[in-house]
Amino acid sequence: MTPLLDRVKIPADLWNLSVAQLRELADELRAETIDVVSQTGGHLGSSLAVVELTVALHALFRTPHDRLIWDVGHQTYPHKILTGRRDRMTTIRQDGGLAGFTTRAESEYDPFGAGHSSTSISAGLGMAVARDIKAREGVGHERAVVCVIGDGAMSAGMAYEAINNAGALKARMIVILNDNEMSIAPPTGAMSGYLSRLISSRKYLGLRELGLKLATHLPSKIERGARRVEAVARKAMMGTTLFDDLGFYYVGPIDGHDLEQLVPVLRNLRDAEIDKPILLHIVTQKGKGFAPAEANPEKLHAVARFDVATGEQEKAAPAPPKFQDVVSKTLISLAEQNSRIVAITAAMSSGTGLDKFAARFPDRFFDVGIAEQHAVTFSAGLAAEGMVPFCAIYSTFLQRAYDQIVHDVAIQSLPVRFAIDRAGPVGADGATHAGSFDLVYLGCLPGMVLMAPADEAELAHMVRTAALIDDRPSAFRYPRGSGTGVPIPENPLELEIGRGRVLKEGADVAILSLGARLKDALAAADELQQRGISVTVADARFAKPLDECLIRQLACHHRVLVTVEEGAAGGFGAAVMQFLTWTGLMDRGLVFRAMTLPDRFIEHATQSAQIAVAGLTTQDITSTVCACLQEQGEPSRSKSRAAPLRPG
Ligand SMILES: Cc1ncc(C[n+]2csc(CCOP(=O)(O)OP(=O)(O)O)c2C)c(N)n1
Ligand SMILES: CC(=O)[C@@H](O)[C@H](O)COP(=O)(O)O
Ligand SMILES: [Mg+2]
Repeated sequence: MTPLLDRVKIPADLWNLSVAQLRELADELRAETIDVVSQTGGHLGSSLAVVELTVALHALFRTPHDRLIWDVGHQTYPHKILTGRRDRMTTIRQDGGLAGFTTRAESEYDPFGAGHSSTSISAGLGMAVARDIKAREGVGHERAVVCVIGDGAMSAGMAYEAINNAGALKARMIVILNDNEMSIAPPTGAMSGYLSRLISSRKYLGLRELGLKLATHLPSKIERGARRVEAVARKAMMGTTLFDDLGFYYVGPIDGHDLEQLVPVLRNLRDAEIDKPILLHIVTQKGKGFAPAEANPEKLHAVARFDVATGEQEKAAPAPPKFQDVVSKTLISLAEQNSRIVAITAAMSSGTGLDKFAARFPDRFFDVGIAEQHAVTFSAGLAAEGMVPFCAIYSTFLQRAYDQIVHDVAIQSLPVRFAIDRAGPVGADGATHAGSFDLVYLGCLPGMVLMAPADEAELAHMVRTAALIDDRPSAFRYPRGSGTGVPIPENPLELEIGRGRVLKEGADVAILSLGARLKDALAAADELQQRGISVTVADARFAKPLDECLIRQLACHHRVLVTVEEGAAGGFGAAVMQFLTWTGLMDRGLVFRAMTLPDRFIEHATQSAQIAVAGLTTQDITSTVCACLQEQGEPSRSKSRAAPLRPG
């Protein structure tokens, strides 16, 4: 039963509710959130932590006129329910449904899209400054800007760059630090320790204390001198905080689940004429109100569908090991033999499988927090001193560290090994999390060794190969999910750098695959064979350096050459084309096609649906080949007898 929630169609329906009614509404909203996520899966724990905050913010601020910016956006299920999207919540993260994060295209109540962390304060500051510029010009509207950022997201440099700027600009904005003392995993780092000490060293402020403190900032009620007295008294009583020192007005910590506190405090902050940015520190609990999520916040950060009564998540069908687990297993076994091997993650220890490495080698594992830029340069420093760093970062998050890869790693030719997880489409997390660009942004870097395994056995070989590359940077990129079920070698091979392999020989057409689409290339070859078309299938293994010898043979002995990769245009296929054009191989009647991700962002859906949207299925490869042959004339006639190709 959700009698109050049923009356809320838009946030304005909350404006006249009493605190007691808001309390009831929060209870209904929490139950609804649990119910929805039990049917859809998704980011549960973070959403449950902000139920009361969401209610309070929508009760007090005039969204969408006032700007409410959620960091990451993974905690916005309650926000979506209150902002006109309740009836579509069961479509969340599915094909054609609501997104799992905030997106501008989805709702005017999402003024800034997210997915990656620690952007909210910068975006909010931009909006606050835009407001003020327009006001000086006599256009635009007075509006509040409120950013909600988690304690995990506060480990990223970008948050401090924004605080640095906002403090100096004395921007009028409210930053709410939603501190649930959890990132996905327990947070790491000195800043996290600082926030914990801030909470434990200051008892929660009582209402009266808060009221007094805030009242001093309402100019109609106080005198300048009194303000100064308050500031001095506050410092003497509580000590100043880092945020105060950086030009913010710090308030807190307060209990973020207590609407009796949240509502008056937020009202005061909304109305106070404080000539500097405000930081409200609230303490919440990840998974609040759902016992299994409270008990295991890491496991229930993001969930599959689950049973509301028990919290038991839907079991995935039995499947081969996940790619990330192959990486960690191989790395552990290599690290047993090489004490220089160390592993680095940026807040994704379980996602990258490195939690297992951490359990085995706690002193050789570093979770640096959400700090991808630092993770890369930290790895570079380790490499400079002869360590063997494996820096495991999702493809999409590594984008943030591009200059560090170029300037700190590649130019110095330092042997950092990048384990690039979640390469290619990732499914429900959608466009913000797709690993689309790494082949492009790494493939253009001089000296880089760039590998992509076709399956989990190949991945194991590549982990070992990377460990042995000690004179330059290397990377291997692998998809989200399970392998193909091939046996994983106990003793992985050292691959010859820049050498591909041929899996099937034919005479008419060559398909050169990079990465996990190899199985589709082989299936397409079978289909084409049945139509009388003879197909060679090769696995490039390396996007850089290219196997020029293999490409030359494929080009010389086939009428059509098609490359396939799960990456944006400009990556592997483009490098092959560059080689073909500069060597003149393209001028001899060869028909060449590079099959890549399309030039558009692919929305959330299942991974296989995204591959279909991208046009990278078996069927797509088959029809691309047929279209190429058609262009050449009679499909079944061979250009020449195939010369034997180099064996794999
Ligand atoms: C740049 C970047 N790195 C990593 C992630 C993965 N990630 C998503 S949520 C999250 C934890 C965020 O913790 P916090 O900000 O405290 O939010 P909470 O989940 O506790 O609400 C991480 C590491 C990300 N979204 N963006
Ligand atoms: C919000 C966020 O960025 C992460 O929680 C992400 O959803 C994790 O993705 P994986 O499930 O692929 O680890
Ligand atoms: Mg947190």
